[in-house]
Amino acid sequence: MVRTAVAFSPGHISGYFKRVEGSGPGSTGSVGAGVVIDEGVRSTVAPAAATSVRVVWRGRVAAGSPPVEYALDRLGVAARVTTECRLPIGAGFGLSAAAVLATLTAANHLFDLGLSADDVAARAHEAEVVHRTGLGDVAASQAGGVVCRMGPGIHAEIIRFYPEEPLYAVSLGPLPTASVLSSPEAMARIAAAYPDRCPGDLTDFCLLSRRFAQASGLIAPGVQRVLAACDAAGVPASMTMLGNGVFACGDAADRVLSGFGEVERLNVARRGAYLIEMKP
Ligand SMILES: Nc1ncnc2c1ncn2[C@@H]1O[C@H](COP(=O)(O)OP(=O)(O)O)[C@@H](O)[C@H]1O
Ligand SMILES: CC(C)(COP(=O)(O)O)[C@@H](O)C(=O)O
Repeated sequence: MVRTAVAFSPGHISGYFKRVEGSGPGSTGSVGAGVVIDEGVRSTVAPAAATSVRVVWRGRVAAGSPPVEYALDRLGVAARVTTECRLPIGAGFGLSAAAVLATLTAANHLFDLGLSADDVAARAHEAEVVHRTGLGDVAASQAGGVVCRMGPGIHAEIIRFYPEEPLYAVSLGPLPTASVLSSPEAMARIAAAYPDRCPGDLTDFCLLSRRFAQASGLIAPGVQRVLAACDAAGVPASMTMLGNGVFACGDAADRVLSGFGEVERLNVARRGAYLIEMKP
């Protein structure tokens, strides 16, 4: 039987953020607030002569993941990787970061690399920044909670709190993160819209995120229609950064969002990436 390691990393919905430019990938990232969610990516890793990644989403299989391949290459290992997730990819659920974190967590055990959790996160963060697939998702998904990141990178001061209430989300489709992060105009509007404080609770997080989304100019018409329905029902809601989707909180959120697609009920994660099992 081939030796395999399986690990999981939670995803992360970013509500508001601002890019912070450092001297290299380690000190480059974002400040902002988001929610680490109990849904994410499960990665199964086995040794191989050359690296290959299979991405499985609800039974459909795609090949390749540049940030995951990059992170393994930098470690000097080659592996056959299968990532599996239920949430849609590219829709603002931080799944690129979760895929890299889960894969490196599994690879660390599989190849006895002796990396600390910080080493794993630092390498995952570098892969994200280099590929423009995320800025703050790895820092967030190192642990659980509603997070407020006060600096860039994985060693920044991060405030976390753990509400019991769920968050609801609906996805209207992908929005490639790299396309937004590569646009100087979008980054300038985002910086100007940034609310310079941390949320006090989940409702406050939704309200601050909404103010940011509106001022950032990132909201597409489809997302705006969902937000208008949430407004009419008094449901605090905003856009999943960076995806064509909406998250909302409160008891009526599920009902309002169900008019626009399949509603995801997401709990606030209690922990970050972890090893599930080693076989044999
Ligand atoms: N589940 C996954 N498994 C492997 N790679 C992934 C996964 N999700 C995202 N990625 C990688 O990240 C890219 C998309 O990045 P991004 O738009 O930031 O997605 P997200 O918003 O889900 O984090 C994909 O093209 C792929 O290379
Ligand atoms: C918003 C984003 C830059 C991207 O998030 P995603 O599209 O989920 O990869 C995130 O990493 C952040 O810094 O807050």
